[in-house]
Amino acid sequence: MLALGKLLELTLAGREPAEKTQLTVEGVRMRWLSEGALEVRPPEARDNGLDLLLSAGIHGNETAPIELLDRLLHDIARGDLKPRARILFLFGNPEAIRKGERFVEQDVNRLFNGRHEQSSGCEALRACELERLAASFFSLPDRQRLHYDLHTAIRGSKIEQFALYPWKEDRQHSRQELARLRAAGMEAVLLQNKPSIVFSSYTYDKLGAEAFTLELGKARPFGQNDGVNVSLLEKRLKQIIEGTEPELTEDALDGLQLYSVAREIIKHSDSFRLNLPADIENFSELEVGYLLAEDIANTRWIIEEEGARIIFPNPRVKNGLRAGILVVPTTDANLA
Ligand SMILES: O=C(O)CCC(=O)N[C@@H](CCC(=O)O)C(=O)O
Ligand SMILES: [Zn+2]
Repeated sequence: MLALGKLLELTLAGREPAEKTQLTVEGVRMRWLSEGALEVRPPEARDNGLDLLLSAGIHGNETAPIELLDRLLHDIARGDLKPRARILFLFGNPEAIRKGERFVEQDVNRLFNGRHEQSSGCEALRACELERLAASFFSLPDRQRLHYDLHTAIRGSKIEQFALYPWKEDRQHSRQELARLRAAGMEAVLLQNKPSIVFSSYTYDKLGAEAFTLELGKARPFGQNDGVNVSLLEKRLKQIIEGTEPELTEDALDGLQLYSVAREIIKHSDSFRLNLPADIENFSELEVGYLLAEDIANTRWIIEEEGARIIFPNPRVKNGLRAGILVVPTTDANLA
């Protein structure tokens, strides 16, 4: 296997490769760009016009997606997977991956869309670099742009695998992309309804990519991911990479649950209290009238929405950040 196929090993060791560019026997060019960043380019005659950004390890302890990208890269470097798409592989937060922690100083996934400019430290620098790498990758005209930012969650979930679909004014969510997600094993999609500061929102909003955060199960250390079943996603990604995706049929959206955001719970102060059991699962339903959270100045978050469910509850986030999302099922999504 070509040495550049071992991007994860290089990243874990904090090493630069001796050779920055390598060619597989099929003429696929692999180019190391920076720590945890590798571009794969098919021979021109085989290029099908898709630019695919695959990122994982934006949170350093979310290892199942990192292992998935590592397998895809090995297959490409061995010549077992023959790309027709141009691909950018990114391991988001190398320092946090080495430490096995969600982040070192601050959550890198709260520093996009310019937020890093108001901050400092290793994660702010990395968010800036990730924006630059993504912008440069998606700078070629007349190509399809697709970004999957792969994650696992802190807690278990009543819906194991789901996607978050960013929002931009006057841009409709794509039925075709939802069908693709369904085929990749996603059981639900949360349609966002306002701008955000996460990586997929940046590539969706600023770079015109179809972009998603994918949640694939519960976060565990390297080598302990048997409980995270990514087989459908892995199969689909291989088809996307090789340009062999089967046509999506009329019923392709059947069974996909759509949710919209009712409210984001923002932690304003150290007095913030979240009234949920520590082991509550994502997508747990909350009854109307339930006192979900309290904060300074008698702020009270009381459930008003029928069928509301909570995802990503986390009272330990920094003040000013999202401490959970209240979502509701939706049937009237405006899809293109
Ligand atoms: O389990 C949790 O609480 C967080 C899991 C996670 O890292 N989710 C992403 C979602 C990004 C998005 O909103 O698209 C995150 O919180 O950064
Ligand atoms: Zn994550």
